[in-house]
Amino acid sequence: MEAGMNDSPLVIDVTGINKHFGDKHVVKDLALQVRRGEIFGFLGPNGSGKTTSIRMLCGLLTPDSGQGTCLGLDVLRESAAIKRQVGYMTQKFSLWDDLTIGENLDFVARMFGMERRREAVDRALEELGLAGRRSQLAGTLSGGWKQRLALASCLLHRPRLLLLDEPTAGVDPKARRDFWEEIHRLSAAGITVLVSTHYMDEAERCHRLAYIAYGTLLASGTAEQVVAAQGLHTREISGASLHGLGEALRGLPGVDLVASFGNVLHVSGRDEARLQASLEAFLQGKPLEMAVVPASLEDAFIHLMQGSPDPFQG
Ligand SMILES: Nc1ncnc2c1ncn2[C@@H]1O[C@H](COP(=O)(O)OP(=O)(O)OP(=O)(O)O)[C@@H](O)[C@H]1O
Repeated sequence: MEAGMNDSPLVIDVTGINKHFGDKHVVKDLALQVRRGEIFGFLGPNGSGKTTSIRMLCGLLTPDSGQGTCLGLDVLRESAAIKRQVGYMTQKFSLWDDLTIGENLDFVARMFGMERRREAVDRALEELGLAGRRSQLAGTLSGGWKQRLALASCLLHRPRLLLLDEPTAGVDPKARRDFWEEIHRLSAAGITVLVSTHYMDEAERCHRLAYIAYGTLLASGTAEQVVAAQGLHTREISGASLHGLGEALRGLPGVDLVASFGNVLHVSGRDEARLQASLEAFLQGKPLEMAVVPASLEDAFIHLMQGSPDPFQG
C-alpha cells in the first residue's frame, strides 16, 4: 500500500455479504474494506464469485444478506445511487464497431444523461490519448486501443470508484502494461480501483489483493502478506530432464505442492525440515540441482486452491 493510504477513508466497507443463485451459494459472507485510491485485486479460479461480488458492490445485483457501504452509500438500500457513481468495465465490454470513437463516447455520455457532453467527450479523448483518433471507426481499433476506449467510456461520468472485471483478458503484453500505467495514474488521482484478473504480474501490481475460491475469501493483504501467510518453504529444481518429475515428487513427505515454472519446478511445503530431507534423499545421484528460493505469489495461490475443494463438483 502507498504511504499514507492507511489513513484514507474507506470507499468499500462491507461484511457478511451473501448471494445465492438457486441452490448455489456463490458468495459466502464476503467482508471487504478498500480505501480511497487503492488498487485492489480479486483473484481466484473461474466461477469463484469474483464477478458476482463486483456486481453486488456496484449496485447491479442486490445481495441476499449483509451490510455495509460503497462510496458511503448503503449496498442494500441505495444500489441505484451507487450505480450512478461507479465506472464498471465488464468482461466483454461492448463498443459499437460501426460508430467512430467520438460517437461511441458521445453515445455513452447520452446514456448517463450527462450535461456538456462535448466537453466530457473531449476530456476523455485527451486523457486517454485518443484525441487523434476521434473519427476512427471503433471496429478498426486493435484490442489494446478498444480496451482503452472501453476504459474512457467508464470514466466519462467521472466515477470515484472503478470496477474492472478481467479488463486485460486477451490483450497483448505491451497494451496490458500501458493499461496498468493508466490504472496507477487514476489511483494516484484518488480513484479507487477494484480489478479482477487471472494474471500473476497484474496481481503484483495491486496495492492489496484477495483470493476467492468457490465464494469464500481465503486470503487478503499485500502480495507479500498473502505469500507469507501460507508459510511455504520453496525449493527450485532444475536440470536436463524434468519430465515426469512433478508426479514423482508429489506425495513425498513434506511436499505440499509442485508447480512448473518454465524450465524449473517449484516444490513447496510448510515443514521445511521434512521437505529438505525428502528432496535431498530423492535427488541423490540424479543430474538435478536444488536451490532455496522464496515462495512466489503463484505458489501461494496454488496452495490456497489445493486446500479448497470445489463444492459444486461431484
Ligand atoms: N445470473 C446467474 N444465474 C445463475 N448462476 C450464476 C449467475 N451468475 C453467476 N452464476 C454462477 O455463480 C458462480 C460464480 O460466478 P462468477 O461469474 O461470479 O465467478 P467468477 O469468479 O467471476 O468467474 P470467472 O473467473 O470465470 O469470471 C458460478 O458458478 C456461475 O455459474
